[in-house]
Amino acid sequence: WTGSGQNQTTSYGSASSRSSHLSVDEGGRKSSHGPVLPRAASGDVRIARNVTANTSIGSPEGMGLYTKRLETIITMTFQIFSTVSVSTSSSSAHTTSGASVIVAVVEGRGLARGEIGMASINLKCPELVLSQFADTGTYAKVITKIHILVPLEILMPDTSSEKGKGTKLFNLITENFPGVAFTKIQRKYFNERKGLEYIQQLCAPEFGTVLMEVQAKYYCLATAAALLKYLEFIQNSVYAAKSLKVIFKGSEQTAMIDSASATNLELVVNNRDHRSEHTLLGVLNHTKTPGGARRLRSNILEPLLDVDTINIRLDTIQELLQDEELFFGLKNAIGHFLDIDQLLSVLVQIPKLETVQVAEAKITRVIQLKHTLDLVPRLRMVLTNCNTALLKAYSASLEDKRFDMILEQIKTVINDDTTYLKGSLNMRTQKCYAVRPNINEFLDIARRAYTEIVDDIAGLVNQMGEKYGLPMRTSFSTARGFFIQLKLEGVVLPEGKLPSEFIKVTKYKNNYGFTTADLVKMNDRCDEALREIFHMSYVVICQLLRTIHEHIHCLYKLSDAVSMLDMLLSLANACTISDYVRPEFTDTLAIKQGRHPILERMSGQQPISNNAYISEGSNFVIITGPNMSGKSTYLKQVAMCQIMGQIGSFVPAEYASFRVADQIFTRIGVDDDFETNSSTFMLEMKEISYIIHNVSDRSLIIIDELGRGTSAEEGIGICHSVCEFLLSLQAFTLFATHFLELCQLESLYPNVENQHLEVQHTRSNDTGAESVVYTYLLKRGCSEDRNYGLRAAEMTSLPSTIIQEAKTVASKVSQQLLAKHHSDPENQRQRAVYHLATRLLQTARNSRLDPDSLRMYLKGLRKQYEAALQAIGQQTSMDTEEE
Ligand SMILES: Nc1ncnc2c1ncn2[C@@H]1O[C@H](COP(=O)(O)OP(=O)(O)OP(=O)(O)O)[C@@H](O)[C@H]1O
Repeated sequence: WTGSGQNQTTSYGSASSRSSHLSVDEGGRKSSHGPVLPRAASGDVRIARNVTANTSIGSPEGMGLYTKRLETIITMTFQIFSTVSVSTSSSSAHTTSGASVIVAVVEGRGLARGEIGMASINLKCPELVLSQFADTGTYAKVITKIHILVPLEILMPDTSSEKGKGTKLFNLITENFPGVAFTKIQRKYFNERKGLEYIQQLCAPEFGTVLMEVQAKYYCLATAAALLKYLEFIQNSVYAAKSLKVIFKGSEQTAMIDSASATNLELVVNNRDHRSEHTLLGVLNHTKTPGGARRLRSNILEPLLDVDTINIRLDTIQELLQDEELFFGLKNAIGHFLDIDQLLSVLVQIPKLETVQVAEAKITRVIQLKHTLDLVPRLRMVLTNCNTALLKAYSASLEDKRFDMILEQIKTVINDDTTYLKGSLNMRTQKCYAVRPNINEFLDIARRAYTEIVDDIAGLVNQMGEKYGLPMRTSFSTARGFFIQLKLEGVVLPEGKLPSEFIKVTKYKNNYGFTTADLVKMNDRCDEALREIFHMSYVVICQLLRTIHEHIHCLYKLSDAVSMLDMLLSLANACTISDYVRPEFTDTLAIKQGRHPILERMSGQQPISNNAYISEGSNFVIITGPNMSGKSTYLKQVAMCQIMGQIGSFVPAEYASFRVADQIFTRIGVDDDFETNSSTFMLEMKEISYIIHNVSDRSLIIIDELGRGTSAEEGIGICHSVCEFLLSLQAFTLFATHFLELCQLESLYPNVENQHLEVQHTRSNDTGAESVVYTYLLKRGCSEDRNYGLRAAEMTSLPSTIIQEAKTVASKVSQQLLAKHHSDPENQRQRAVYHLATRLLQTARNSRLDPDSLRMYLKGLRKQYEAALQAIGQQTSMDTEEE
């Protein structure tokens, strides 16, 4: 990107004639002139109508004259459409994927390395999101944030990769987002001073406080400058002054869930089938508006940290569940709203290029704006008697006088009965008759012309039907315009085929679609008349927008209210489908009879429920159990319940209490694959090292089957050392493993607890064959089912001699391993010291003992410690009671 704007193309003739042709500057920044409709254009319409009225359609003279008069306009229109296709082609590849966010990233240099600035904007929502934060060497935060945004394009300064050598951040981003367009922009555009100027100029007054937050945050300002400049270039439009919502999002307000964890937990995408709704989002999503769905998705990926905000949401859901009238009233009111963000996005943009498409889109947006504002009184009424804080706040925000004021102004220009409708023909008609009559005399004439052409088309089709004795209908599609439809049922075609004057024939099931040369010409006239109508309506609408522009920012409030209410209704809806409970927030994770939310929805029947308990004193739970006993399901269930709780949702349990987690990490084993075993192992190691580098004392960690990608000996070793590291933290950890040796940790560390998923073995009286019953019940202690891999093998057709031999070898290896580990004096000494240290720490933290009891307790500890050291022949150094 050079920034020179060389790809920009002109339409409506020369660039100099453009400004007088259609004036679109609602913000009034460039032009103060009112829009002037060129005389020639309006004259054309009148002549065209005269020609049509006096000349039979299809007659060579009539069409010749008509075509001549319109030739110039048609050529111009063709130019317009080809221009549009050129200017949008660069983004067409992406629009199919649904992504619409462009994000700019920059990293500080020198001493400021690791300081990240980010700015992003959704092309469908006029919200500029800025952030600046210090990241770790793994760049976990920036990668996670970009993942959540699902960007269409990433912008970075050209200095992040020079002479083929990229910075670490550059390489990580390009590796992590291989399918995303990546654009390098000259460093000079990352200019913090320009960024601040842009924000001062574009930020809507309602969000002005953001300036105080960001004015000393140079990196996010720099990215804002580059991003906005780039947008101007690719969109060929600028944002109107004081029109953008600008927010600053630090990384402190939300919990971090890295992208691998979000994938493992199937939060928003199902790993096996990307279209499947078997995800947490699928379970909770009953939203009615695109904004509500977006909000739910982003909340699931970034749950809240602030307990007060979570509780305010929970209060709202509770009220919705208790007040049926409110619940259904709101649901009905919300369901009619369109995508307000997208609506705003078009309203606040000033196109640099004025095309028929731009004109048509603006008319549609004004109709949508009217439709949206028409819905406000109903929403207001539903919220009148609500009781909880959030609903009251939204109710108050809807009292904003600007909603009624804008609607009144719109109604002076737009017909009362103009409304947003589904279907292209319906909308075409709405747009055509949107502007009230008697506002522009030429517009009224053009509309009469349009109506007559449409009537003529209907007459032509009738004539055709009578001529051939066939039941023909007039149909319409955006691609074909008006065409003829013929249902074949019970119809006998003359000579067994369609008459030759019918052209462009398509056949779908029992229906023929076709047109005729005359109809094609009439369609062209129809389109031409419409273009004139849109053109003139656009001029009127631009004038209207200029008068209401400064007030439309109340729509940001409305968008916020509608999307949040939609999300909360959706969460309340989920509670009506299944039995969910309101969670509490304490220092303990305690779930009574919790269920896996997706499993519950998938199976249609209640899965087996289980408890979970993790507290400061017992913050490391080891879970064992045979294959298929439900370990992974249980781990994911706990993590999902935690996430649900932190977005302010009720959870699938009888009781639930959570400690707010600032980060949620998962390492969940992939299925064994011998071909990729080495890479599986590397992936495991990468994931675990990521956790170790980023974990904090308030994290929730879920680890499933670590060390599977290597030999048992190495696997146990790795698990042991990882456990010992995590045990030194106060993070809550659930660790599922096949290595029963790890259960020994419970006797060494006071904060470890063993749990297992129970299975029952039954032997058939007839055949003597053993079968396993999975109860999916979580029980205290370590699994007694040793060698369950071998048990599983037993159920296959492997010869019994091989199984027997395998059992003998496995038991010897396991004994040797344990003996080796436990007989190592250094290991033993470390464990004794660690045991003492953790007990002391715990006592210091939790103790409410009186001094005498405390003294007794500490003496007991000292004795245990001395005994442990003596057992391995080490000298004790604790000689006096004081020590
Ligand atoms: N609580 C439950 N209630 C009902 N069905 C369950 C429950 N937990 C698990 N299941 C069923 O058992 C299957 C196996 O569960 P899961 O994959 O969690 O076992 P696992 O112990 O992790 O197995 P492996 O060790 O082989 O990975 C799941 O697909 C699910 O259908």
